[in-house]
Amino acid sequence: KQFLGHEMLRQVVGQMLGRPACGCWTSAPLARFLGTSPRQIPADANFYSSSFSGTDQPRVLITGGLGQLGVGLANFLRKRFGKDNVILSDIRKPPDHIFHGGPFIYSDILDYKNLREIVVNNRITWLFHYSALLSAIGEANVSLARAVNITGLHNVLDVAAEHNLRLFVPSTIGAFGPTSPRNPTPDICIQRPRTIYGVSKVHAELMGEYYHYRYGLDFRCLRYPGIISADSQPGGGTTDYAVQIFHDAVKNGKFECNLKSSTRLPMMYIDDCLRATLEVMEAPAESLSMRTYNVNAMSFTPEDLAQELLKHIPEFQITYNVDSVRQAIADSWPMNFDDSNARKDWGWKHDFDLPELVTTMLNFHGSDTRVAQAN
Ligand SMILES: NC(=O)c1ccc[n+]([C@@H]2O[C@H](COP(=O)([O-])OP(=O)(O)OC[C@H]3O[C@@H](n4cnc5c(N)ncnc54)[C@H](O)[C@@H]3O)[C@@H](O)[C@H]2O)c1
Ligand SMILES: C[C@@H](O)[C@H](N)C(=O)O
Repeated sequence: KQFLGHEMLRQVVGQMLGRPACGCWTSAPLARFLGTSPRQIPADANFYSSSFSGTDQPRVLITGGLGQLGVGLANFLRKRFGKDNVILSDIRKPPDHIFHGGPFIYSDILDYKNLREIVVNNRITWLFHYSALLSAIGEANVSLARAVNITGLHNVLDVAAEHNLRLFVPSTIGAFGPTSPRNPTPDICIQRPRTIYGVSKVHAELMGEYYHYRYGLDFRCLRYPGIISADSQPGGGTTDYAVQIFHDAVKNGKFECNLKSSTRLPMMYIDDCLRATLEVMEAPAESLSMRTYNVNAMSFTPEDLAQELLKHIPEFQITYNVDSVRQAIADSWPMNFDDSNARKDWGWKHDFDLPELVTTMLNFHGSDTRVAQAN
């Protein structure tokens, strides 16, 4: 309802001022015209305070920040830009340690006005748009995935264009489909994904690039592989098994995998993912020959991962109970990613291959388990 109101307002104002109804405003007068909420500071005050703050640090907002990747990104960026310059947001209630770890704010990306208010009131200059429904959960709830992943993206694009933000939107290996080359998958090739998640990510890539060329939006996008993290849970994706396996291996010495043993997918350790994200955001604009890049690290099957785990946990056992929905998705995705453009343009280089990944994950879970046992 609120979004429809916002849409109508954009169309009316667009007609009044002879601008496109898409809502991609870049002019100060229009921003001022729209900044009528009593809770908003005026656009001019925003201009003065950010221009004369004496600091070049970005002011960062992360949407969907309580998922698998957002808290890690906030911690990473806070080390670089200062705790108070990085605001986490989500529609969920944060646990105590996250709430007290730095600024947190409620933000539903489907509420355009609220999003704009946050950007204006906090003088945001960089936005990392992490809200999404991932591949498997998206198939279970297509209409919500369509709203969050597509309508939400439209709101974020408009706010970013209106307020001249640098915008990062993650895409995924899931933006490719069964007709894409799979081994390896280059940046530019056929993209015909068969999930709502993949379709929404291709849409995000194309809309971001369109806003860049049409309105000058500083849009930057990486296609992440499946991301593996130790201290956060995955949110309903096809690559989730590669996170869960570590928890179960350390806790129970066994794991039931929902993909076939031979399913090869590109994967990346979270530290590499977060570093790639910051590096592409900091890359000089002139070094970017594209606005959407593949980034790669390693590629393995459940069997490869189990073999590596066996080197550390000799009693480890893996069994297979295939989930047909996830398996069909995985079978349509890249097996290997070609990220030569990222390596050439802005110097991307991963640190973690499979052996380092397994050692690092087991070290984390091992110490975690020991702490739990001691308590
Ligand atoms: N984790 C991966 O392996 C991976 C790989 C490729 C790309 N990505 C992308 O990275 C981003 C972050 O991934 P993640 O794994 O942290 O996802 P996640 O599913 O763990 O978290 C997504 C967050 O979005 C929030 N959200 C849902 N609806 C919202 C709304 N209306 N308004 C605001 N927030 C809302 C959820 O509460 C959740 O905390 C996503 O865009 C995802 O597509 C992730
Ligand atoms: C690959 C990625 O986009 C996510 N982990 C998923 O499986 O849906």
